[in-house]
Amino acid sequence: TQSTRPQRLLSAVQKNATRGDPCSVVKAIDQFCRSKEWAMNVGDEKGCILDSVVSEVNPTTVLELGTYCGYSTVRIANLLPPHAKLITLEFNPDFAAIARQVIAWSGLEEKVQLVEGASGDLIPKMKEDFGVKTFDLVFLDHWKDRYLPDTKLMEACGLLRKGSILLADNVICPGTPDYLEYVRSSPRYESQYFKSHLEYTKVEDGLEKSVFLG
Ligand SMILES: Nc1ncnc2c1ncn2[C@@H]1O[C@H](/C=C/CNC(=O)c2cc([N+](=O)[O-])cc(O)c2O)[C@@H](O)[C@H]1O
Ligand SMILES: [Mg+2]
Repeated sequence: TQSTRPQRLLSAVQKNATRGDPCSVVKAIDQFCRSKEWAMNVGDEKGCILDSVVSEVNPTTVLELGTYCGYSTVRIANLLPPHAKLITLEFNPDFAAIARQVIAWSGLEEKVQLVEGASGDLIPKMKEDFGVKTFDLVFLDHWKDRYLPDTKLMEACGLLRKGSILLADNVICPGTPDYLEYVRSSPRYESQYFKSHLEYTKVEDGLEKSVFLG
């Protein structure tokens, strides 16, 4: 049977990256996506912006929406302080299975809790079932039409505190117009656009960083 792109991406990691070395896992995926097959990872250029925001926030609790193959999961987890936790949500079981192996290869399983399911169902369970108070950082990278409803859901569930940071991928390409309008016009957010390029291409894209003001 034909392999899938995530399976081929995982094989490239197992072949080219060193077990327990997160940076080599990130490099192996970027090399695979540049030289073999494009895949919708945040990538190296936007990944550097992600890294700088994670380092600046130095979060204890992080939520990632849309694990896919675990590329940004590994990038974020690699920068977390000891005892910090990253919860990442993925509803496609095949992608989740690949991501678990990518995360395991990087040696960062201790810092990552991958939960299979839809964000709309899981966000309301974060406090009770996952012992979360509030998130210091949320990375949005799932279906683009879910960014706004899930942000409103996180607000409603009391998962954001004064100073919580939302970092959203693809606000230009493929684009998240309703989300962008909301965080840029709402008095409850202070937003900043980081201009970049769509992963592995010259097409414009960027990340929007929004601070929840409470
Ligand atoms: N509600 C939900 N709960 C849990 N998991 C969910 C979810 N909605 C989607 N997902 C998962 O998140 C990933 C989707 C990403 C969409 N990105 C994209 O569509 C995307 C597209 C391009 N592009 O086309 O150039 C570039 C990019 O960087 C992109 O992130 C998939 O793994 C999917 O299974
Ligand atoms: Mg993306």
